[in-house]
Amino acid sequence: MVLKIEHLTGGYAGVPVIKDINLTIKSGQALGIIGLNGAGKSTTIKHILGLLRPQKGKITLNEVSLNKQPTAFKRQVAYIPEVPVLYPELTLKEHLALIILSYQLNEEKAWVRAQQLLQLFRLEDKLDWLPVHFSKGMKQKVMIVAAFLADTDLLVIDEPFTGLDPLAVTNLIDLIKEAIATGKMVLMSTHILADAEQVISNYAVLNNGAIEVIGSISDIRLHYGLTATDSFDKIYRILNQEQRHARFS
Ligand SMILES: Nc1ncnc2c1ncn2[C@@H]1O[C@H](COP(=O)(O)OP(=O)(O)OP(=O)(O)O)[C@@H](O)[C@H]1O
Repeated sequence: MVLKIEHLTGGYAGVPVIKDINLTIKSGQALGIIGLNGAGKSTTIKHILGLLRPQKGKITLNEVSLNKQPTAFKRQVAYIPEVPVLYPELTLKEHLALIILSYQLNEEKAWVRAQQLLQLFRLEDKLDWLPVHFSKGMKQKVMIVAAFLADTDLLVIDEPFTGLDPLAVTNLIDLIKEAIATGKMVLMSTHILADAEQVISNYAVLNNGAIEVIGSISDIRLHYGLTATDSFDKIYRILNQEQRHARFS
């Protein structure tokens, strides 16, 4: 299994936002995308999900091209968005049934898995609830349950930790660890590095739409000259200084 992004340049309505992005994620690997607000993390994710059309470059998953075989590509990708997207008229059970149908899962096995996931996130007695009855965190948990139920080769997660209670964060981290251990690929955008560090060891730092550095936590610490006592978060201050310097020079 492999996700390859090659020379991806893209953005919105002809305005380039991300420039010449190259990255590869192999089976059992997780990559974090980090960077300041507006760096291009969500835009990169939207391209990988096929929601935006690239101006240049290509994206393939297990050699299936997003451009040439979008349906086959998308069937191998599950997405946990930053803001939950639910159908107001569908119950939790109907949302899960939709996942089972659209990802062509074995129904019997999928409902067993759904029960496990629902119990983990304390949603097992809410199958008949409509989204209007869910709190913000509960909606997020529904998106997590749906994504892990889909059991795809690639899991794309956009800023997952905000709004979840600490128990749910731990459960999500455990599920991501389990996915990686079973050979899945994970791409996660996040600002909460302390949580991300528990599960992700490789990062791409986006700055102004381009990858500034990609590698292990120690590669990145070295790149930004962090000392042993500096927290990983310090790179945000350095990126901010770089941008200020670029603006005023
Ligand atoms: N729908 C849109 N139309 C036009 N420009 C957009 C749109 N969405 C985002 N942008 C621009 O694209 C750039 C990158 O935005 P993006 O949302 O990818 O950043 P991000 O790294 O995900 O930021 P954040 O950490 O705030 O979520 C920004 O300059 C933003 O203004």
